[in-house]
Amino acid sequence: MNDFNISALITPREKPATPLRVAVLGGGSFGTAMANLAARNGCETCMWIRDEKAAQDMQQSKRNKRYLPDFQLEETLQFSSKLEDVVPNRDIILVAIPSHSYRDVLKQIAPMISGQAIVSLTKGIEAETFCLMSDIIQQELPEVPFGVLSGPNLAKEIVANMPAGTVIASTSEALRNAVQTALHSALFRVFASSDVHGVELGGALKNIYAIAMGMGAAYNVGENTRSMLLTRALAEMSRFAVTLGANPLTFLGLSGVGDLFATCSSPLSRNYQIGYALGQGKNLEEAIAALGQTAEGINTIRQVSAQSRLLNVYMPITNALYEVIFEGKPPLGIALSLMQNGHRSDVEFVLPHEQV
Ligand SMILES: NC(=O)C1=CN([C@@H]2O[C@H](COP(=O)(O)OP(=O)(O)OC[C@H]3O[C@@H](n4cnc5c(N)ncnc54)[C@H](O)[C@@H]3O)[C@@H](O)[C@H]2O)C=CC1
Ligand SMILES: O=C(CO)COP(=O)(O)O
Repeated sequence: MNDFNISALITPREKPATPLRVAVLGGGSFGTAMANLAARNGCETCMWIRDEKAAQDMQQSKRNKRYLPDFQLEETLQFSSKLEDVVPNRDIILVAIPSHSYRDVLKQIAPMISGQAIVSLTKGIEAETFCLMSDIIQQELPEVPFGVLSGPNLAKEIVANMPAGTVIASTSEALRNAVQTALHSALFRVFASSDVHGVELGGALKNIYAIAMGMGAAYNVGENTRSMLLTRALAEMSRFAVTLGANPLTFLGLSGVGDLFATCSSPLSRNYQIGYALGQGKNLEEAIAALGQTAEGINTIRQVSAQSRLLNVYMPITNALYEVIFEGKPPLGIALSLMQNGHRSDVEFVLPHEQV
């Protein structure tokens, strides 16, 4: 079978006369994937990696040997372990730090911020505060233009030049345009939205259901079951997000159903891998240790389960997962009780539950 290799047909872009200056904070797989795209588009791009040895090695080899060992990165991409070399005098700062350390890193860069725009790449929720990354940006860096980037963007597929699309969400048109200029190409289409929380919640919440789908794969569930789970997941996540002020239509886009589908279908997803390991009988600690990378969904299940009870939002799948993972309830018994739930509306924005 032929590979779908359209990258071979693309002529490299000319370097723009006044290239955008882009910083990427975080040396994991997604930060690297986005930094590589920006560098390829002619942006002056530098990544911040906190570990000095790793930064030096990446600067010399132009490879991320820990997270993306099979891929040669752009020759022009720069690396540094010093925030003061990376953050000042930039147009855009892309932040790809896991949610548990996000606020800490923003506090470190706050004294270096003048006119830079901040864009979150992180798909998580802060433990204890229930802040999304855009909330943390506004709290730690008030007055700074900000946005979030989210979509079906498995990092390994992007660095392998497989076509993908994403969404930049911001209320600032100038910021949306700048991010499109930095990242958009024939291999990576960057669509726009103004629903920041909706786009961000799509990216964070789908990790919950990727864990459920990974477990389902370990149990060999059928396609009908997978489709039902995926669609009810979409109903549940949009219900929750709308309660927090998001537009339900956002969930029809790439950052909603698009990312849900990609992450719930792909063994490349770390959250799916965690679910698969749990379904095979590993405990949570073993599953996390075997992964060795960020899987935001575990913390997200905890946060969203608690928040759904506080806000009285019906989240049966999330709460079922919480019971299986954190309370040791039997997965099959919990799945049966989910199936025994009463009659509900298919799309509650069309037919409200009260009328069923
Ligand atoms: N990998 C993917 O396919 C995608 C990931 N994301 C999101 O991007 C975010 C980052 O994920 P990845 O890059 O995949 O993670 P990763 O697990 O590949 O790497 C995390 C990186 O963050 C660094 N880090 C952790 N704590 C830090 C701290 N306190 N200070 C400085 N650096 C720190 C680690 O050293 C590592 O380089 C996550 O929220 C994830 O949901 C979003 C889209 C796709
Ligand atoms: O968000 C992702 C793809 O869009 C990556 O998902 P994981 O964090 O589960 O790998």
